[in-house]
Amino acid sequence: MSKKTIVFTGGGTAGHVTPNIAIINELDQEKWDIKYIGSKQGIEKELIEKINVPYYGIRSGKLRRYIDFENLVDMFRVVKGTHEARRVLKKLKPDLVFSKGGFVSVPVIIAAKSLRIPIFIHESDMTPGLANKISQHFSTKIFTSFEETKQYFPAAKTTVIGSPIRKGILTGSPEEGRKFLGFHSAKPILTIMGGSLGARRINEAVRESLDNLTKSYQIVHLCGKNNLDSDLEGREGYFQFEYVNEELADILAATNLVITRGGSNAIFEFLALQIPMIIIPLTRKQSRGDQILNAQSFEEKGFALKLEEEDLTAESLAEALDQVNEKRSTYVEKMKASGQGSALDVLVREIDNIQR
Ligand SMILES: CC(=O)N[C@H]1[C@@H](OP(=O)(O)OP(=O)(O)OC[C@H]2O[C@@H](n3ccc(=O)[nH]c3=O)[C@H](O)[C@@H]2O)O[C@H](CO)[C@@H](O)[C@@H]1O
Repeated sequence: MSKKTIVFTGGGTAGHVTPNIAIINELDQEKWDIKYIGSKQGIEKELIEKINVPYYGIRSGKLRRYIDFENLVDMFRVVKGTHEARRVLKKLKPDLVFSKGGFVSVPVIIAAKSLRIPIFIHESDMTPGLANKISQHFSTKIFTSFEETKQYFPAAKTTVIGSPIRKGILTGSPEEGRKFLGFHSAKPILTIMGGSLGARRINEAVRESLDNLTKSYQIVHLCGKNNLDSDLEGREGYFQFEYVNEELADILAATNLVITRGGSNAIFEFLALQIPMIIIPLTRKQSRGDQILNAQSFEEKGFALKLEEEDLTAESLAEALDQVNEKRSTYVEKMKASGQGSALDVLVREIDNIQR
């Protein structure tokens, strides 16, 4: 049997890449030739090259909602990127293009459509990002993480499946996690994840409260690139990293509580691991507000407590931690009952069934 070819795309932040990696790891390599198209220097390049999938870099512009000179330059880059993507796709002749969204995916989708290649897209957030808003018109099938997202896409080709979580993240060992961190089991572990790029305001609030927080917790702080604080190196009960890869599963297995941004992948991972969470979403000033809606949805379902960044102080953070700790078992029960977990298998099945 000859192999089929699949091209993945998506990038800009890790949130548009880690679900693709989850799927890639589950596909049967005997059946599929796997390739990736991303931007020339986005985070996706590093993450995909690490797993040894052939990577093709194209030009990609930021998609802005307003018109200005930069926007025109970006439009030019999207057109250029589309030409580049078309050239790669013509050579690879894939049976399917799978997109996780992000700016770079738009030229790839347009090029794939022009070559009549079937396209699947997955939307992780409650409301679609601009890339997927555009891509929906060209796609064959659309999958979503949130039930609430269905309404934004054509019903006939949309299926709610949840979030395709990397299997490896679910099988960490708490002992290994503690060993790696040099932490013990007598005090709970609080992990802080500021999204794949870090979160300055959360980093500040945590560091301001460190004396207080380390009284009750051992702290793992995933603070994002260039955000390490050298003054805090070697501090007892506090461990900071820019970004962790393989070790994350063990760290999360050892974690009792998280403080997180409202990025969809991260919060669905914590849900699957049933770790109670405080979500501090990106504000409307810094984003389109998607994380606020993600956080609201999780709070309504009883999976998380939402704390708005505008209300974030050392005191409100301590209060939020107390509240979640007090109702810990209720959060865990709700998460247990949510029945998340099959999205990855659904996607692998749908991909395997594609016919050209
Ligand atoms: C700033 C921005 O645009 N954020 C968006 C981006 O988030 P962002 O890329 O920050 O993403 P997510 O929280 O969705 O995903 C982050 C991923 O990186 C992993 N991770 C993180 C830190 C670390 O040290 N190691 C590690 O492996 C997490 O486990 C997770 O799988 O995409 C998400 C999904 O569309 C959106 O919901 C977010 O609004």
